[in-house]
Amino acid sequence: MSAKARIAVLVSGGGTNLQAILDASARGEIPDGEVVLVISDRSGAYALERAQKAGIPTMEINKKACGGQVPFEQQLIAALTTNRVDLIVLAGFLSILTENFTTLYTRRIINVHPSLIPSFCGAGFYGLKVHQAALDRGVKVTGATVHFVNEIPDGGEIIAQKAVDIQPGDTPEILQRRVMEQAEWIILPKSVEIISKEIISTMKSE
Ligand SMILES: Nc1nc2c(c(=O)[nH]1)N[C@@H](CN(C=O)c1ccc(C(=O)N[C@@H](CCC(=O)O)C(=O)O)cc1)CN2
Ligand SMILES: NCC(=O)N[C@@H]1O[C@H](COP(=O)([O-])[O-])[C@@H](O)[C@H]1O
Repeated sequence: MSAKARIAVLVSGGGTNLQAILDASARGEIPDGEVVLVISDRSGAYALERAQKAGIPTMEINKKACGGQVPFEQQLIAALTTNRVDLIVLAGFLSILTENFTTLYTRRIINVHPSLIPSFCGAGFYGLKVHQAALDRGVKVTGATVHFVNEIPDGGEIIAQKAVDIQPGDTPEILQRRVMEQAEWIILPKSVEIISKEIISTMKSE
């Protein structure tokens, strides 16, 4: 059986992006990667239920309860190390990771953002806020971006993007759904497979 990249998915909310990864994997579209752990930074994340239904181990590392971002990351690193994780995927994950953490995993963390970076991104731009900003600016096209994660929120090297038309009468909720269905859920699984394959290739050459 060929080696696979061991993937941990970090979540905060409903897990629609996680579900897109799990569904793609079930269709055989991520042959070089395997989700081995799903971790939430807060309580009540339905994403963990999605993972449990798929038989994937989960952890809640409650950032507030454990004392903030630094102790959260200390526990996160321990879990990632214990589980021999090769690739970290941020999927609706809403905590900004520190430079101390991101430099431990250079080119080993990817994120999906619901806009065409560099538009409508960075601190304060998440969830419906992103789509509200696009509508407020009056842009005619938006979309989604998958990028490597560094210390700058949404500042890492871009891996993939996919554009989506904004239509008259769009609300943030309508636009969010279209961006998820027509962009995020397409480029995220593909990017997970591409980076997983790169990691496996690198491991074989070492
Ligand atoms: N170091 C990095 N950390 C994170 C990145 C990144 O690129 N570098 N991506 C984000 C995901 N994200 C957009 O794609 C994003 C998430 C959250 C925020 C934000 O402003 N968060 C609020 C807190 C919200 C909450 O905890 O409920 C904040 O920090 O004030 C911006 C962008 C994940 N981490
Ligand atoms: N900056 C990151 C960000 O805004 N992510 C966004 O959070 C929503 C819920 O994700 P989920 O259903 O996967 O939890 C999704 O629309 C995703 O694009």
